[in-house]
Amino acid sequence: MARDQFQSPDYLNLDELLSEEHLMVRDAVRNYVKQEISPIIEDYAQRAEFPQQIVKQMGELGVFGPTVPAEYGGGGLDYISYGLMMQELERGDSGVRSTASVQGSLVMFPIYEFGSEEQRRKYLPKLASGEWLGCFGLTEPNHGSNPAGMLTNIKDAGDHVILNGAKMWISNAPFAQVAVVWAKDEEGVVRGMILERGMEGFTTPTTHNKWSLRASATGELVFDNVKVPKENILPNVKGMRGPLSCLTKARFGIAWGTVGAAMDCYDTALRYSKERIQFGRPIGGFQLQQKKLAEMISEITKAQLLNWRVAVLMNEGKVTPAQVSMAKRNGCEVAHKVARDARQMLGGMGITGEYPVMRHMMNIESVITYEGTHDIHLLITGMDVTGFNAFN
Ligand SMILES: Cc1cc2nc3c(=O)[nH]c(=O)nc-3n(C[C@H](O)[C@H](O)[C@H](O)COP(=O)(O)OP(=O)(O)OC[C@H]3O[C@@H](n4cnc5c(N)ncnc54)[C@H](O)[C@@H]3O)c2cc1C
Repeated sequence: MARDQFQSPDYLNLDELLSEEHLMVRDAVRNYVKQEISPIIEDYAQRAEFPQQIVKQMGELGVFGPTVPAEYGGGGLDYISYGLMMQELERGDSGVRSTASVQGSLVMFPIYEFGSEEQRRKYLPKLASGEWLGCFGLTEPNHGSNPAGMLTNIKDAGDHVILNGAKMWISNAPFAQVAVVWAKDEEGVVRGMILERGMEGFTTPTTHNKWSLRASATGELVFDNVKVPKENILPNVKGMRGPLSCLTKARFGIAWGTVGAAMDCYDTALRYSKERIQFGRPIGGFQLQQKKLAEMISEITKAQLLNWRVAVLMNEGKVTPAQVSMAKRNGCEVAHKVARDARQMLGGMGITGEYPVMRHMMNIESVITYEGTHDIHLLITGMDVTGFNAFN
């Protein structure tokens, strides 16, 4: 891939809304992406390989669980910092941001929020440092958009429970040491539990042949009479509130991340439009190309503002899951459109790995699907404004 020349678009001087600390955090992750991710990521994506070395690097950088208190190894930062980190990571690659989102929002958050003090102390510092990688098992082969229908179940067996079932499409699964898994008990109540690699009957086969998120490892979680000690069950949550509150945190990160991917596509297309000559002049001088660029920067700017506002509400503890759904859906929509237009602006070069655009474009197909599909988030907004449930 050509040298990373990224220059961040900030059309409305939104940096003025950020504190010194926010800017420091943002720039540290931006520099990390330039130095460690951009030079390698295209190659890993082409080979459909997960760059395992980034787990330790990201732990050292502090992007795992940045909002978790420092005494558990987290960063103790606010949600604007968290959002900026996700924006910069996904500017590099959606798979890299996914690794961080899963670790922070879907594994560390539930252990911190719903775990016992022993569970917090045992798992959080190792997850924060990147010594351990985690994954989050909610989706099943026959229950994606409707996870409450899950079949994975536990049966009481004295000092432990017996876990049976299977999860599908699980990010980080093939390399994870730890899995936060959601299953129904004998009363049909959803419970969260922490599994460790090596437990008998627990396997994590890899999912192959993806055309999207190729630098992120995806797999299944298969449970065949796994004995899970009761001390591994998250004691402080019952029901779908557990997994759904994790998803709100992760979706917030996706809202910011997707805008990062859009920013990279826009920046690449803008530079290309000034350098590429056709009919004796830069293609950026043609109205059709300007229309694309003008629409891209308008949408990116609106999305940056929306994300910032949602982060402020999150810091104040006032955000609703439906507001986060709107931001997730909007970020995906913007990135989807910007990536496609940018790809066209690059002509034939747009389909190669010389530029990051096609990789982003393909990645967004996963991002627009996971953590609630585009349709599902639209239905959440629809239900929020009308009061009518159109899901079933
Ligand atoms: C690369 C990748 C990584 C992932 N990582 C994880 C992970 O780490 N952990 C995890 O638990 N899951 C993960 N997922 C799973 C992801 O969250 C699901 O794929 C997603 O929720 C959709 O479920 P599904 O694929 O079963 O699609 P389905 O639910 O079968 O949906 C199929 C289509 O039907 C539509 N649809 C469904 N219900 C309705 C309705 N009521 N009204 C209108 N339309 C509807 C959907 O919008 C979609 O277009 C990942 C997925 C991918 C692709």
